[in-house]
Amino acid sequence: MDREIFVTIIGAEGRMGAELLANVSLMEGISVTDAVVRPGSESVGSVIGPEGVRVTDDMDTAVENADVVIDFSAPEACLAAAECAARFETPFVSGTTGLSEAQIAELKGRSSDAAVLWAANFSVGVNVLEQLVELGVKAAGEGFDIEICEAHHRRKVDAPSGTALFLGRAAARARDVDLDDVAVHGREGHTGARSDEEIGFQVIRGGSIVGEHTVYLAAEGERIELTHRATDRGIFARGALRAAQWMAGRHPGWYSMKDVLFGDSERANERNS
Ligand SMILES: NC(=O)C1=CN([C@@H]2O[C@H](COP(=O)(O)OP(=O)(O)OC[C@H]3O[C@@H](n4cnc5c(N)ncnc54)[C@H](OP(=O)(O)O)[C@@H]3O)[C@@H](O)[C@H]2O)C=CC1
Ligand SMILES: O=C(O)C1=N[C@H](C(=O)O)C[C@H](O)C1
Repeated sequence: MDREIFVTIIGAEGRMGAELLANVSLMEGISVTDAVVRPGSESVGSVIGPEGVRVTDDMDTAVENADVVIDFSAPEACLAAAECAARFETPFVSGTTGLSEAQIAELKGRSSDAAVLWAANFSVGVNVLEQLVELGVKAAGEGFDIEICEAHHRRKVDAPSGTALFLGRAAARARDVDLDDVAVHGREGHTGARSDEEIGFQVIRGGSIVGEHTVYLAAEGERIELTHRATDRGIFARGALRAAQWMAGRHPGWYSMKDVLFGDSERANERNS
């Protein structure tokens, strides 16, 4: 889409909301129309961000005003916004993590009425890392144990991170197994030796860590560590804004950040037409 597009932000007063508002003001061809906050919030009626965007809790009007909705909030708010986007047939981009399998299924269901793109991580680096993990696990073959370690700031509410699960699914896919059948979350006490099949997840929370993920492929006498370190939350915001530009005017369907970064728009459209 060549004309200027307007996005509505859900979760506008959060950490990612602030990053989106700061980054959008540096980009051309994209502006924020409405900033949606929790119903009844004291800030309704005020303006926020460098461009002075209207703060509202009127989700319907905010979605109706937008070419694309961007959501970084919480699972229930994400699903409420997706329902609204589907009703208005407005493309929906979400980075909210911590959704259960049933909630992901509900979100996918909305993609029959609107274009929906959900990504656990909008950075270029993590989406490259995910491909390296799949490649690495396949290439290493038997004899390498897979462990995933992630670290985030002290205010993060879900664990393991959506990104750790995204990387875990890539590793499981490379072994042709279902992650749910092999995931082991944390270890304590007399656990016994690890099995060959398991994919372990370890979680650190502290301070202001933006987001770090390491996938260990550990064998007898050697190990590979595949690491991504985010040092600036702006990478997620810029990725989401890029995704929103790609999603404007898109057919209903389920899209991923891979479609935006590495895909072919026509193929993604055909898959969903
Ligand atoms: N995919 C990616 O690349 C990334 C994903 N994330 C994910 O994005 C989400 C948000 O992260 P972050 O910004 O750090 O979290 P914050 O807690 O800082 O922000 C979330 C915001 O959503 C608001 N919110 C909650 N419920 C509603 C509602 N019903 N309607 C409107 N707004 C609501 C919260 O308001 P209140 O304070 O009133 O509860 C808060 O302002 C998390 O799930 C996180 O894991 C984060 C970074 C990158
Ligand atoms: O909550 C965060 O901060 C982040 N959440 C995402 C996740 O759960 O993977 C992405 C990023 O790591 C930051």
